[in-house]
Amino acid sequence: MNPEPVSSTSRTPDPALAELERLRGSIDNIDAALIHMLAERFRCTQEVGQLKARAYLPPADPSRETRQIERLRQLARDAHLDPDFAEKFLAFVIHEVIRHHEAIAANARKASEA
Ligand SMILES: C=C(O[C@@H]1C=C(C(=O)O)C=C[C@H]1O)C(=O)O
Repeated sequence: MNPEPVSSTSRTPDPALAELERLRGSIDNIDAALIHMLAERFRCTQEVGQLKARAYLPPADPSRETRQIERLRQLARDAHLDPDFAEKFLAFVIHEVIRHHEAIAANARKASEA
């Protein structure tokens, strides 16, 4: 048998539910901003990918990544955000960008062979 739930909305005071709704509204706005910022970042990185393919530059640039990680870790510390989380997030995004750059380069090679 399932135990009694620790809390249920029928016992939760209205002001707490109203505050939860207000905070969730802010979270939804922030999530929307994050998605728009990420889309803008990927638009830029797609252009970088095209430029690199045209100029025969490699998809990844580890020295640039090292500088970005240090910069982001400092920004995170200043903002009281866990720098390890900031680094993991950046690594996750950059990994995807490099995958796109590799695909762009492969397509460019195929097109030049055709
Ligand atoms: C966008 C670039 O390509 C790659 C992706 C990066 C990124 O997403 O910030 C950074 C370095 C590169 O590994 C770049 O070289 O600037």
